[in-house]
Amino acid sequence: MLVNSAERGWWSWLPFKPPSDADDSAAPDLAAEDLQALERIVSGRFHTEVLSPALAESLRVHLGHRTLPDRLYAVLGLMTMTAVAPLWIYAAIPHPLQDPVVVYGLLFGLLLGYAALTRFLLVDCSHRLIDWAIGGMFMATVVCAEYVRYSEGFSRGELTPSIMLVVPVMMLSLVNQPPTRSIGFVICYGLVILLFDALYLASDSTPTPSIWLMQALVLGPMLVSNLLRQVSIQHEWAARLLLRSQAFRDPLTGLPNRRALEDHFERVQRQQHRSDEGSHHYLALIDLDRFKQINDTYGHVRGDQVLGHVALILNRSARRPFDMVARIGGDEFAIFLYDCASIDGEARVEALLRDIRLARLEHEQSPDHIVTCSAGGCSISPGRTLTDSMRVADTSLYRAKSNGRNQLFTGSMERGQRLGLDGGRSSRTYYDEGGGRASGFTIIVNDAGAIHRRAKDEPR
Ligand SMILES: Nc1nc2c(ncn2[C@@H]2O[C@H](COP(=O)(O)OP(=O)(O)OP(=O)(O)O)[C@@H](O)[C@H]2O)c(=O)[nH]1
Repeated sequence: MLVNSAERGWWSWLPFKPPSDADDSAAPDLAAEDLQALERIVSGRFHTEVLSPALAESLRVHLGHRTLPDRLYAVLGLMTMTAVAPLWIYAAIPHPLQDPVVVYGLLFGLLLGYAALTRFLLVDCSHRLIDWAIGGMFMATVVCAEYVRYSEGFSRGELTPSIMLVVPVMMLSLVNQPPTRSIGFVICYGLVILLFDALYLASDSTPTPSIWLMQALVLGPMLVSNLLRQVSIQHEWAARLLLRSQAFRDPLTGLPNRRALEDHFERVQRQQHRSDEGSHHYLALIDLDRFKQINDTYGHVRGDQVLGHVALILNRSARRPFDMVARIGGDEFAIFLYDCASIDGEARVEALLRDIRLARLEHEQSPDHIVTCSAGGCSISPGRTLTDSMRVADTSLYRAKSNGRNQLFTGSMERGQRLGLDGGRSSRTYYDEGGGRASGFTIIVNDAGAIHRRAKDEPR
């Protein structure tokens, strides 16, 4: 999830925020449903998508990113509006009112409200709140305008409601608009007001259908443009996020790729460093056995399907938030298990190899005529780099292959062999290492999933 660190800090009292340092190049951790939601937004099929909390936060950060200069324009707009208020109030209300205190009180209150709202926008808050606040201001303006128009009994005030209604909508439109569009918007608005002023103000001022049409013409496009803006911003954000997430995903299996794994590992390390945690993780490299022969025998399409199937099985193992399964090469996958002791990691990888065997994917050239995998694993102690861990896991994988495939080989297994324990070719036997010494037991997992722990000196 993207994090906007500019949200809180000493600058929060300032009328603007420094640009967020959210890392745009980071791989977004998006679930499959998030990706589907983004695709729907990009394809324009479903704009009222309910976003997951992670995506909603990302959209909020995105809006915050692009709206810093626009927010400044909003403040300028508000200040200008306040500065020239006497002009437009007198232009709109040609005759002094019987009770000007009411009018000025209302206008002053509204301007204060807009100022507070703008301040709110500048120091950030949830979008839902902003929307409600703007909606509330809008309704308050309508009520005030109508109150002034009818209860004070003055005529020739047709433009007052338009102007007063336009102000909050204009504020709404200016906020988040690119500067050029904001300027164009204000100019167009001015021209429309002048045009209708010339056409209708001199005529009989009782509200006519034309007056209402004028208001609709002034307000309608603004509301529509505001709505379209929301949609287009969301579109752009979804497209960018999707594109970025694709750079971190393997297109064939949909799994994260090597770059995503590196990025994930880095973030986990950083997080651990910050929280001073010293957890061990577990890394395993899993490679399909004799995969080239699958391609040669059944064709590449079948090869792709096998990869997809294996990816699905492996992906089920990434159950916890910081676990990750990635496709890092042609027929090679990596499994990163967060905060996982090697004994548990080995059991989980063994279970995966078993699940792949139990899927019974056809492979003529393999000894059992089914697809199998070999795995090399290693425990990642705090401070160890991913490159180092990969190297160790890769050496173990090589040993698993040279031992006859269809097995997990861990770093600790070598030690087991050196100690004269069973380091044989069985894919279901390996050793755990505790505190630098072989703790001396063998775990046997058979294809039915039964786990048996055998003590070192127990008869085999
Ligand atoms: N169908 C398909 N094949 C791929 C893809 N990427 C790589 N390959 C093939 O996967 C094969 C990988 O073979 P290797 O890992 O070298 O060897 P292997 O046949 O798996 O044998 P061992 O690993 O020694 O058991 C190569 O023939 C690649 O052409 C892919 O995306 N789809």
